[in-house]
Amino acid sequence: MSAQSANRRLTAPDIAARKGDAEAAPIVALTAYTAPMARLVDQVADVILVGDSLGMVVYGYDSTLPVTVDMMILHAQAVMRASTRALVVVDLPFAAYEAGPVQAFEAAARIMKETGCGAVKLEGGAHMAETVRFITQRGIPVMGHTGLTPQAIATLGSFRAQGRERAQWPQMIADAQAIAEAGAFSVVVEAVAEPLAVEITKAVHVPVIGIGASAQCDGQILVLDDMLGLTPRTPKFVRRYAEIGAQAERALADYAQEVRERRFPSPQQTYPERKGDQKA
Ligand SMILES: Nc1nc(=O)c2c([nH]1)NC[C@@H]1CN(c3ccc(C(=O)N[C@@H](CCC(=O)O)C(=O)O)cc3)CN21
Ligand SMILES: CC(C)C(=O)C(=O)O
Ligand SMILES: [Mg+2]
Repeated sequence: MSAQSANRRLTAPDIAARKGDAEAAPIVALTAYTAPMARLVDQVADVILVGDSLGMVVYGYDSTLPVTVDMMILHAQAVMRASTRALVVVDLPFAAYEAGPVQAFEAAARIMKETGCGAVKLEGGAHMAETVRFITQRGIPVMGHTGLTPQAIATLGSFRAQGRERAQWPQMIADAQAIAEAGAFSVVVEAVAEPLAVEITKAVHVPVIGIGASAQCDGQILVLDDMLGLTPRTPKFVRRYAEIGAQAERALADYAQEVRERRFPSPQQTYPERKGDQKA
């Protein structure tokens, strides 16, 4: 069992307390966007992230930029209805918070009030520290996200690993530290050189959750659809724990063939006529 008391959902402070506890196992985090997936993830994870990656994974956009607060709220409501144990964290989508602390508070507060989620996540380093401080001081737990920040795709040019050169490390360590010192209860570090991830994990006083980072981080997160083998192409850092997409393909081919050969439905899947003088 995890360090979770009966009948209580994990909270942001519960997750923060996992830093520096040598006994504590690494934090298990996964994304979920829908009720059926949240029901599954809630049985194993400490943290469920309703990630803005849903724009790419569920809606087929080629970046996360078109995702709106309204979309995040609908998916977060479904995830909250289908989970009872894990802390649910909801991504603030692109352009919902970058204009300043007040804009960020308004978006984050609306998400918390309309979904009941336990925290929000936002992307960015030192330049977002003031925003993190403003909204945490007003009662909204914030998870940071540094390293590769997909909402910066238009300025980055492509999704690729960050901090492969040691000269970049001091700034990247300072970015994660600034977010933690501003009050974030945890920081996601995405797609960075492994030894940099180790340095960030040592330097930051709250749990560092890695994705394409290091096994030495305080926890790991993956996009659920990637690790289940539901997405056609996955980043280098994904381990596919199942090939559900391939299984679904076989099931669909079987169904199509059986329909065409009139082998589906069979008597088990049809209603016989009621015989005799039974009441209707
Ligand atoms: N399904 C899914 N899974 C994710 O993990 C994910 C998303 N979508 N959407 C938003 C971002 C994009 N992500 C990515 C995508 C690719 C790499 C990657 O490994 N890129 C290659 C090089 C690619 C290039 O140079 O064009 C690399 O070696 O870094 C990393 C993170 C992670 N995030
Ligand atoms: C991959 C995780 C960290 C994320 O931000 C997302 O799914 O949107
Ligand atoms: Mg995201």
